Amino acid sequence: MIAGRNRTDRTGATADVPVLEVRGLSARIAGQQVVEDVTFSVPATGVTAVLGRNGVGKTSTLKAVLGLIERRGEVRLAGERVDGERTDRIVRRGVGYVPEDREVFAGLTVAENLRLAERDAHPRRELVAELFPDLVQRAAQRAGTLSGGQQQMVSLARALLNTNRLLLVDEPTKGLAPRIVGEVSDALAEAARTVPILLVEQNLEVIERLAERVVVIDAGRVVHTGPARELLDDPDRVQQLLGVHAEVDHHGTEGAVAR
Ligand SMILES: Nc1ncnc2c1ncn2[C@@H]1O[C@H](COP(=O)(O)OP(=O)(O)OP(=O)(O)O)[C@@H](O)[C@H]1O
Repeated sequence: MIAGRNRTDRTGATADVPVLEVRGLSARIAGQQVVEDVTFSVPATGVTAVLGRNGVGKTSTLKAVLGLIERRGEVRLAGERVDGERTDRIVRRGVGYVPEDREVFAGLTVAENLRLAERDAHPRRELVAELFPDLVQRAAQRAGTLSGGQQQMVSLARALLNTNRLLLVDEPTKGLAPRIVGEVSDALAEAARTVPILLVEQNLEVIERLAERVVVIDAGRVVHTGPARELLDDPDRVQQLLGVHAEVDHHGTEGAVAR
């Protein structure tokens, strides 16, 4: 189960099976339809971004894929149906999840947080140490005393310790200072070289840097899918779909955050 096994190139389409296929996915929370007939697929390489205004159902879509909320519809992982399976089983099939609220164990040290996340017989400690040298320095520090950015690194590191087929990463840069957004983006860019990522993100500068493809959600439904470049190059479409006026330049020096 090697991630990116059927990779062709970093940018390009591959004729191989998508790592994730979602078809007609619907989910309700507290009687409210939060995901409605959602269909999209995630290729076996690179970053696919899920975009949309606040509260449109992006997080719920990830949770429905993982079976964390009750759902209907088809979910295929590397071609195999998993929608009938429980979350723990889906995770063991190789789906890493980095939730929006980071969920580190505040009372445990960084090292203990990482150790608890190890699922594989041979966890990728060297990769994690290479990607997050700051965490090595802070191994003995309690995770609850870390900054938001450092906690995000712990959360990402926990997912990267295991060899996954796919990572689901939910708003990793939310609430972080611009410099830290850059560091988290760097880590994600490195991670994406080893595993395909489905990334919920509101910061268009981060999308510009990381994502090859986008899936835009509005009111629980998919309203647009396509290459990230194509959308970002069309400010009117960005305004229409995301409600922001975005001029993301090609050097990534400007950005806009969908709200
Ligand atoms: N636990 C819950 N109880 C009730 N309603 C919920 C719950 N979680 C989400 N919702 C509702 O479901 C809808 C979709 O929420 P979701 O978090 O999936 O959206 P989102 O696009 O990820 O938003 P955000 O960008 O704010 O994180 C919203 O209307 C939200 O209020």
